[in-house]
Amino acid sequence: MFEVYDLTKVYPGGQGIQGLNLTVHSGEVAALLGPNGAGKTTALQAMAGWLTADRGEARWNGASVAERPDLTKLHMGLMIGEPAPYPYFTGSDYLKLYSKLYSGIDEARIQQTLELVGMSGHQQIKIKKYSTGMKQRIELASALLHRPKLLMLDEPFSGMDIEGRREMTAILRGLVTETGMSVVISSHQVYEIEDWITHAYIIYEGKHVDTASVAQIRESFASVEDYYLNCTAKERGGVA
Ligand SMILES: Nc1ncnc2c1ncn2[C@@H]1O[C@H](COP(=O)(O)OP(=O)(O)OP(=O)(O)O)[C@@H](O)[C@H]1O
Repeated sequence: MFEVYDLTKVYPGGQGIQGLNLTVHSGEVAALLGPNGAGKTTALQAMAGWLTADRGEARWNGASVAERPDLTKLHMGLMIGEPAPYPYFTGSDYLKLYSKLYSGIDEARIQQTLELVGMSGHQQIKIKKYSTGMKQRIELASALLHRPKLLMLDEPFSGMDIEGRREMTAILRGLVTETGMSVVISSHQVYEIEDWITHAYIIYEGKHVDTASVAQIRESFASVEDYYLNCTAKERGGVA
């Protein structure tokens, strides 16, 4: 189980994330939803231990992620930041480089993972020739290489076409169902992910302002997007 208590990281300019509380059990998909600049990436970076929190903490099965960076490496797959940042590597080289971080990742695992994300046929091409969507696929492969128990994804579909997004969503949904992997995903395009998330966390102007399970949301709203718009309208002080 992954738990986050009162996680707060405020940059010198005053922006960042404050008071994030989140719990993800095996097989759950938590979405951080918020407008541009709301603090979603900061929240993910702080959850993964990349940023030192000012207050609060993230815990993996009760152990502090800040105190135990090995927990992030062993149990989490991260897709945060620029995908596949080595232009002169081939996709295959990139995954081989990643595999060195772990013991027991062999060529068969690399090939399985390339197959999973639909990149087998492109693995010998240099990353500089990849489209944005292809870079995202290879980055997803690197995050999945060690078969993490928790996947953290920051806007993973932003450069993908509709077909690619559907395909990736189906792959991730399959992994969640078959392996019990949990996911924390950020997006400002709610409709892209609303059919496979289990919980929504609304982030607005650097604050965690609301949380609901999708089951709860469906009792009162036609869609997660409607729930999201209701929350953000309230924050703006408008009529929801
Ligand atoms: N290193 C930094 N130093 C100072 N301010 C920062 C830093 N990184 C981000 N910010 C600011 O913090 C706020 C939150 O940024 P963040 O990237 O976390 O938001 P986001 O919700 O992920 O946005 P987007 O949807 O556009 O990716 C923004 O106003 C951003 O300009």
